[in-house]
Amino acid sequence: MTDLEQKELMVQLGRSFYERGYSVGGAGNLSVRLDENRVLVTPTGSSLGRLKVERLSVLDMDGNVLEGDKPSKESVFHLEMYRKNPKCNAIVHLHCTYLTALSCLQGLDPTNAMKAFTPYYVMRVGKMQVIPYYRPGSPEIARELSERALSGKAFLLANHGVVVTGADLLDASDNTEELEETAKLFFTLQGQKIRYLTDDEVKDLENRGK
Ligand SMILES: O=C(CO)COP(=O)(O)O
Repeated sequence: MTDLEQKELMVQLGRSFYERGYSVGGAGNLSVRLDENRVLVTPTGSSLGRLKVERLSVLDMDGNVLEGDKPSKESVFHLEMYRKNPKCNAIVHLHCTYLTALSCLQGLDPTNAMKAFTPYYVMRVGKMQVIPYYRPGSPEIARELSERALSGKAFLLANHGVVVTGADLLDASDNTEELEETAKLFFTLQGQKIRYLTDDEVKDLENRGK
């Protein structure tokens, strides 16, 4: 894809997230690797519903701004994950309702915040590690994500939101939507007895991929 096509896709996905209530106000940020030296990121404070192609930020891998507005304050962790994992080509960070509600619960398993009860959760994401709470934009989030960047695709930031990676922007978006839907089901099922997938059922799905 050309830079312009990536920018147009980012604007379109941001608007779609916003219109469907996945993001509100100025929360959330998106990024995609343009090539080995450059990353496209949403500007800080921008509503995902009103992104503009010409204002999107282009950064080099050291965080220098090459084009556009001041980048997201979370661009530090985005860059860190791209540096660490060559297979990560896009990142979605949202404060979407159900995953953020989950991130506020006490006693989450830090190795996997949601035990699998649907196959697509396993096929698309597998597991969701929990990053302890740090102030949004803090370097500690980047450090914690960097340590785990090779060991998962989705990370729940305690009391904050979710970070989801993908092979490209569409893949990262689909992974995020699947996760948010799974969290919605999790809360819908509260008070009911959930049949979780067995270890064998999870292994079978992991071996097949999506
Ligand atoms: O979601 C956000 C912080 O976690 C929004 O920050 P930015 O507006 O700087 O991207």
